Amino acid sequence: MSGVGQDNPVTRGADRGSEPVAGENSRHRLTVVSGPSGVGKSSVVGQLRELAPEIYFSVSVTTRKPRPGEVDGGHYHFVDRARFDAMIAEGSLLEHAEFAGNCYGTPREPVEKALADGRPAVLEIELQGARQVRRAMPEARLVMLMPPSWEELVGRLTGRGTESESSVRARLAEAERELAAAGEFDVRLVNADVREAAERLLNLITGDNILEDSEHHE
Ligand SMILES: Nc1nc2c(ncn2[C@@H]2O[C@H](COP(=O)(O)OP(=O)(O)O)[C@@H](O)[C@H]2O)c(=O)[nH]1
Ligand SMILES: Nc1ncnc2c1ncn2[C@@H]1O[C@H](COP(=O)(O)OP(=O)(O)O)[C@@H](O)[C@H]1O
Repeated sequence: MSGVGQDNPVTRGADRGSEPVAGENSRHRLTVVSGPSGVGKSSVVGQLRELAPEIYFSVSVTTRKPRPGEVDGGHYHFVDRARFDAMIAEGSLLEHAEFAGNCYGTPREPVEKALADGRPAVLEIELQGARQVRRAMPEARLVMLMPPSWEELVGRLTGRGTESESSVRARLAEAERELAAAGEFDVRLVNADVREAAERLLNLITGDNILEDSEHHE
């Protein structure tokens, strides 16, 4: 356990109950992970993927150009704007949004199939998409990953070394908006340590956790 995370590891927002998620009639089988760019969403979700291969992880479509090392069909399906717009027109995206000059969307069919098969599903998406999921699927649980501090967030985003100066600026402007909306989320989870945050997320998803009980407030 990291000391930083213990001060405020998980703060619950509007509580939606604590019944198990993996069960047949679970209300929480769909989990949305949001949070400002650079907070560590990809790192934590990547760790969760290793911990829990039974979970379905949505692969989004995006018009953003691949970063070095990103593989098409891996973290994203990389598409052009025409294809993206066609997917919206066909109704094949569960939600979609524009972020820092690029378009992102969640293919609907694989998520619905996973949920129909009784598998927990995880979407890693930004705020506008999270709001759309809340409207379309109110039973989804919304988790916001939070940085230990603003300075740490800036340090992680710039330290990643993937963004131009203008891209960092655009992402930090979005980050202020995202953090201001933290209260809309069911759970706020501070990412002080990747492994610990992934384990906490897994506990939330599988439901067999002490956190849910100990931090359950009506
Ligand atoms: N609404 C929505 N947002 C997405 C989707 N896929 C990724 N995002 C979000 O888009 C934002 C930008 O992602 P990305 O370009 O990979 O940059 P990064 O967050 O800086 O690594 C992040 O907040 C992602 O969570 C999606 O399918 N829908
Ligand atoms: N808990 C953490 N402590 C320190 N560095 C972290 C932590 N989580 C992520 N990072 C680093 O911060 C940077 C941004 O993480 P990333 O997962 O790409 O964020 P996001 O997907 O939210 O944009 C990466 O360089 C990553 O290695």
